[in-house]
Amino acid sequence: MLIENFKVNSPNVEYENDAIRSTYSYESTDLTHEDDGKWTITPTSTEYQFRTATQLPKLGVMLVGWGGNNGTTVTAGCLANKHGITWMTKEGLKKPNYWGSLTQAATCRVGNYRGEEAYTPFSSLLPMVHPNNIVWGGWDISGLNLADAMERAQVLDFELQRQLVPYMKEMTPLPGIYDPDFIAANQDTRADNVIKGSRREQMETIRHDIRSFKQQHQVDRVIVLWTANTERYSEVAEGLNDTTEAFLSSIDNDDSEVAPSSIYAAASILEGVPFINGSPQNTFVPGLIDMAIEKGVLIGGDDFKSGQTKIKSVLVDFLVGAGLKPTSIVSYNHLGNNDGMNLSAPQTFRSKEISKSNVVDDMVNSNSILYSSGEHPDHVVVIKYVPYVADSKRAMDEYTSEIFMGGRNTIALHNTCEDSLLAAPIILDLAILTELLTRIEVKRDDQEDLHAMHPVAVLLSYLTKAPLVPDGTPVINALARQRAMLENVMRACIGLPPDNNMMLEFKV
Ligand SMILES: NC(=O)c1ccc[n+]([C@@H]2O[C@H](COP(=O)([O-])OP(=O)(O)OC[C@H]3O[C@@H](n4cnc5c(N)ncnc54)[C@H](O)[C@@H]3O)[C@@H](O)[C@H]2O)c1
Ligand SMILES: O=P([O-])([O-])O[C@@H]1[C@@H](O)[C@H](O)[C@@H](O)[C@H](O)[C@@H]1O
Repeated sequence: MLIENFKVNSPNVEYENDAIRSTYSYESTDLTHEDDGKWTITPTSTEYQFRTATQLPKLGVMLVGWGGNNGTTVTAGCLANKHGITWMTKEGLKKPNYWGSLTQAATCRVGNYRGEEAYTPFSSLLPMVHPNNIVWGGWDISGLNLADAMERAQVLDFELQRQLVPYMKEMTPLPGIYDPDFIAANQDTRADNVIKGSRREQMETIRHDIRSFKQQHQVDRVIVLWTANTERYSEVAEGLNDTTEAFLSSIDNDDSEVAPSSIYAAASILEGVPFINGSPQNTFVPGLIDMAIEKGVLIGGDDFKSGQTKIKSVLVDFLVGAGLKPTSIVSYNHLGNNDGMNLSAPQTFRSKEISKSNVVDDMVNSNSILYSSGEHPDHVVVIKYVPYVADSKRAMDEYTSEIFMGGRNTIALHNTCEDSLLAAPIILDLAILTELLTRIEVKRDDQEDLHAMHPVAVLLSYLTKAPLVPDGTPVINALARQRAMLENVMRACIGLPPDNNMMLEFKV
């Protein structure tokens, strides 16, 4: 059964006019290692206070790469849902939906009612912005209006596109920051809508654009999200970008090693606007992370986790968790969209190869019975550009594992990922959850005042291939753990414990 409206009945939860307050006992463990090699595990309980402001803002989302396949698809999808646009296909009438979005189409268990399992929509856990109400905007180095860009993307059925043209033809991306040194040379023909000037002038232009967008659309909050092309990695060096001062000095010196994505991010942070990186490049150089922390501005990333990697973060977790030993993982895919064309350059492919390869590290490191120190599966990532398949990416994977008594198991997968139809809901969730996180304050029982969570938004990990985490925080890639982390923090905000799956009431 689905429960959509509920209140939590607990002395630890208080519903105020403009906020929900909760007191939460965080159960964990403390490990001690004695000289004689013995370990002691001590259960701990720490009290936290949460406060979630419940007043929803009018939210504006500015996409970098708005005219791309993902940008046009997420905009079109929200317009179709908002205006109830249906369309006829050979399989019959299609209706708009938000499937693939955790916040809009997923549920979580809240208990059992008279023997029936009860679930609630993710979006019912805490007040969050509805995607129909998001105001979209952004930048693109291609000046095509959103209707023409949607046609160029070749993602959505024509009957749907035709009805969306009136809503999208007046939407025109703002000029973007173009630096051919950071993306594939084949993108040059697209770059007809660019901001001229130095890096400092470009950053100030982006800052002005954010302020103008906010004013023009009368939005209360803005989030900037990168869904532009994958850049090559930036060099990280002392005096270049290792501190906030060095990074800002490099911008003032117009240093060629400062990437466009880092300039957009810096402009957003300086405007107090969260910046989310949907691509794999190292936008967040150390100096930029420090700046976000100093200013308390939320940042998150990297690289949407949409298809092949999402499956990998489930399958390897299952295998290792079942005591089976993956020894060879080969992930091949081909795609024919502009992202694929951009990734055909070695330097941009390398950024993607890194984010797609590191995703199994935490699962392998979780089981030293199977893997000795430093041992890991062979892991190969291949991406090929095949124009004919367009956005309908084909992923082919082979997982070979060692099993009982010298046996071998091989799993072969073919996965037609439809890149943008899987990425668009992830963009929605990143924007909606980012906005929600900015309304949550927390304090531990030994702290004086409520404060925002750490600006590096680890809670967005479920949505990214290479989760950006604060120094010292373990990187978790196992999808189930990432989802549980997000769900359980949201449950704590309304005083609900994690769903422990014990179901003792049916065993005793
Ligand atoms: N399933 C997915 O689609 C998926 C999953 C993970 C990551 N990504 C990443 O998302 C990004 C977008 O994917 P896509 O399929 O929409 O690609 P796309 O090429 O269709 O769109 C990217 C857009 O960004 C624009 N652009 C490039 N550099 C820019 C800049 N500096 N400023 C402003 N605009 C710029 C391009 O003109 C283009 O319109 C890529 O980096 C891709 O690797 C996509
Ligand atoms: O998320 P995922 O499906 O593992 O990874 C995808 C890659 O396989 C694909 O080549 C690329 O075009 C997408 O941007 C995305 O990164």
